[in-house]
Amino acid sequence: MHELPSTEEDLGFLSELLQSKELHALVNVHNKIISNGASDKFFPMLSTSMHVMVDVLEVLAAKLQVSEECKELFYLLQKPHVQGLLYSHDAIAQKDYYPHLPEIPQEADEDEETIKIVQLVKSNEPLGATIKTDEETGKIIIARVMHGGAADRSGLIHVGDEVVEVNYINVEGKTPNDVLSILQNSEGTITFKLVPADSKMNVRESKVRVRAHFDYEASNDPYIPCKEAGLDFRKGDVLHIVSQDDAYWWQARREGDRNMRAGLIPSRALQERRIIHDRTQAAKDGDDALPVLTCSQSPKSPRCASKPKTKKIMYDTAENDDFDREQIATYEEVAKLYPRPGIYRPIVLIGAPGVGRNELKRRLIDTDPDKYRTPTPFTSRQMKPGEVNGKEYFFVPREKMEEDIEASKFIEFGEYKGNLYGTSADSVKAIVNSGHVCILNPHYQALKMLRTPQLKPYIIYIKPPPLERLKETRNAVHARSTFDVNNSRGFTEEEFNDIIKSATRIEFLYEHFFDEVIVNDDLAVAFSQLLAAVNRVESEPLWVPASWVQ
Ligand SMILES: Nc1ncnc2c1ncn2[C@@H]1O[C@H](COP(=O)(O)OP(=O)(O)OP(=O)(O)O)[C@@H](O)[C@H]1O
Repeated sequence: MHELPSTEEDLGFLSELLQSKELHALVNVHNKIISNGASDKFFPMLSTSMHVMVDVLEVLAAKLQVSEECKELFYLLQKPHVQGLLYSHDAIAQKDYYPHLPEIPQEADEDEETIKIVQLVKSNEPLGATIKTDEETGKIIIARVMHGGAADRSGLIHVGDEVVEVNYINVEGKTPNDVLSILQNSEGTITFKLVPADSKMNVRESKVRVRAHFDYEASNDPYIPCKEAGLDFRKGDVLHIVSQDDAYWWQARREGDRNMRAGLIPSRALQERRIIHDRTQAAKDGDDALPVLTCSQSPKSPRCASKPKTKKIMYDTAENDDFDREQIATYEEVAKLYPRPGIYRPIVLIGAPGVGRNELKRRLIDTDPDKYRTPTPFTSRQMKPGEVNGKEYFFVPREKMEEDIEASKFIEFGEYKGNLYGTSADSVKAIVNSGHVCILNPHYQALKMLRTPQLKPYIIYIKPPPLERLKETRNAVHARSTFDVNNSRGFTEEEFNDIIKSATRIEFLYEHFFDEVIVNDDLAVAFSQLLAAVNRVESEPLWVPASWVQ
């Protein structure tokens, strides 16, 4: 008796096959033919109709001028479906529909080393396998089989197989480079003689998708074992990781890429090591890769030393609170989040103070104030005459606000003229739960509190255009600097510079959190991009951190 398939994958395939409609239909057809044959009701007159057809075609070819009918029959008999019909007729007449199984070897010597001969036709496509010298035995073995490549698709070459011959040339004692040149010099069919690995690594294709947080170019990587096998990608690309068997080199495909062959990419562990190495090196060389803002450059407190009316945001009092400064962004596991009717993801506009987040938010809310809402901030200051609690602000005692800040109930908070101001996480949740689209433009350090599986925000980074364009566009419309509402006036040179510096810093620290980047150059263009993004979030499945979907 044959051994049953041992792997879960084989069993799964077999069970699926046995239950498939197609197989059942085939068995029915088979049974019908057998039972009809048994009743002798239908039987074929001959089993060589193909031969007869060829004979008829020969006769007709000589008589095409005789009549139109001859001509028509001549063409009809050459039609593929007519020939297919006759071919099937003959196959059935010859009872050629039983599967041909190979003979079971009676006396296979169990100790005898199994050798497999694999023939592959050489094409422009690479073989999709790498070889190496086994450290212990010195033999040439298959080191890696790229998922979806020619070797993988053949199903005959596996990791660990020992290469004995290539095109009948014994490779014993040869180096991988020698073998490579044999392969390069061969044409047509390539024949491998292989000793199969003891345990075939039947790796099931993984379903992991990651978003890359760095650019990768295999041709510039001195450490990749095989440059041709590398997969290039850009920051932000979503990659399908098909194998993580190797600690240093994963196999991946770019999501949505039609090319079925996977490529090598550095594993998370390897990439983290490289980044740490680069940073240590940069620190040794005295480079300061991280743009650090001094007090006067700091956004939100540009006039902290000289002016008394300072709007001081607490976050900036401790810049080393940047929670992910030490985090090394390599790959983030992602999954698709499908839009849920009536529950909208909050839209978070992040950017340098003054870049135009308020302007964009205001324009968006104006398009449909019933749909788009922004949370009412809290303050510890006294209510002024004419103000309504819950309209401009929620007015709460200072102690209560301090308590809530301590309990991390605020996504952002700050102090201005001795009073506290802040936005609570609960007010964001309340907007989401009431079926509205929550629009936020918090300080960038609030991302820490906002980017949670509960809120699932869509983060749009509002990027300033290059300095010259920034000045040109803002000056053209006499844009007002809103750093300090009481002293609203045109942007100063220093403030324009601060926007660019602050943007560089935000990008350095938080880029891996951005779902989208909109350059606020021409306001109308930036706004139409924002509208398109908001519509996309409502209607399309989008990639989010995998933990948000589980
Ligand atoms: N693309 C643009 N072209 C010209 N002016 C712009 C553009 N975008 C914004 N502005 C103007 O720039 C000024 C600052 O914008 P806005 O108040 O929206 O910035 P902000 O990022 O919200 O800053 P803050 O956090 O200080 O409030 C406003 O007067 C706004 O109208």
